Amino acid sequence: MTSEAKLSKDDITVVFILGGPGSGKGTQCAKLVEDFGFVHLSAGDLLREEQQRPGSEVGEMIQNYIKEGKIVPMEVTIGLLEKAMIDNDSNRFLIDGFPRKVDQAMAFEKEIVESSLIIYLECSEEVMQMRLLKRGETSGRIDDNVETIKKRFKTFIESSYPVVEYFRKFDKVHTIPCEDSIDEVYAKVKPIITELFKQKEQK
Ligand SMILES: Nc1ncnc2c1ncn2[C@@H]1O[C@H](COP(=O)(O)OP(=O)(O)O)[C@@H](O)[C@H]1O
Ligand SMILES: O=c1ccn([C@@H]2O[C@H](COP(=O)(O)OP(=O)(O)O)[C@@H](O)[C@H]2O)c(=O)[nH]1
Ligand SMILES: [Mg+2]
Repeated sequence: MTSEAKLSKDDITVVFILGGPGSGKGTQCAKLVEDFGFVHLSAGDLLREEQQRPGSEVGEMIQNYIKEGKIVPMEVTIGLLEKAMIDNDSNRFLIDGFPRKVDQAMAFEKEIVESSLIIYLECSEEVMQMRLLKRGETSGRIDDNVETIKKRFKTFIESSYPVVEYFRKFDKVHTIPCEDSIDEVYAKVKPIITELFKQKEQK
């Protein structure tokens, strides 16, 4: 027997935006926020905020995981996401860069709410690396360097891409090639979300 998720996906729309590091998740989310009024929760941003919060008991641990391109234990990330969802009091959430492992996907959907769909931004490592190194010139991020980028790619292939395959079984994944310009990519992303809300309105 499976226990029910706490919230219903009829009441709360959660869209997961997945893709390798540098595929453009944050960039596409910013555009979706403008058009659809989502609250955008980047798991990476939430972890970086927690890492910098004075007095955080997990700050140093988060920093070590990020520097090594490894996945922070899910209790921490799910806790931060859940708090952000409660604090923001919306019924539309874009969750960017999470889940990063299949067990995280299962835990989130069981404990919080089932996702409505997944957008997977598909990108070659070559393009992602180029974007990340460029971003690294100004981001100040401890993980936008060649050495950590290699580790992030490995983690993505071994642990995070299987999340996309997991959701494919439920027919929930929309795969979008994302090597074109930001606007060209968005022209493919936007209709998917328009259709999602159209279907929800008809319910
Ligand atoms: N379609 C695109 N074409 C060129 N550059 C892009 C595109 N999408 C994003 N970028 C740039 O690539 C970098 C990584 O994008 P970002 O949205 O931060 O990716 P992610 O959140 O997946 O790591 C940023 O500097 C961003 O401005
Ligand atoms: O659910 C998450 C999201 C991020 N991270 C960590 O935070 C880093 C940066 O994630 P972010 O999504 O910000 O990077 P991006 O994919 O956008 O480059 C990752 O490499 C992981 O170390 C994590 O452990 N769990
Ligand atoms: Mg990002």
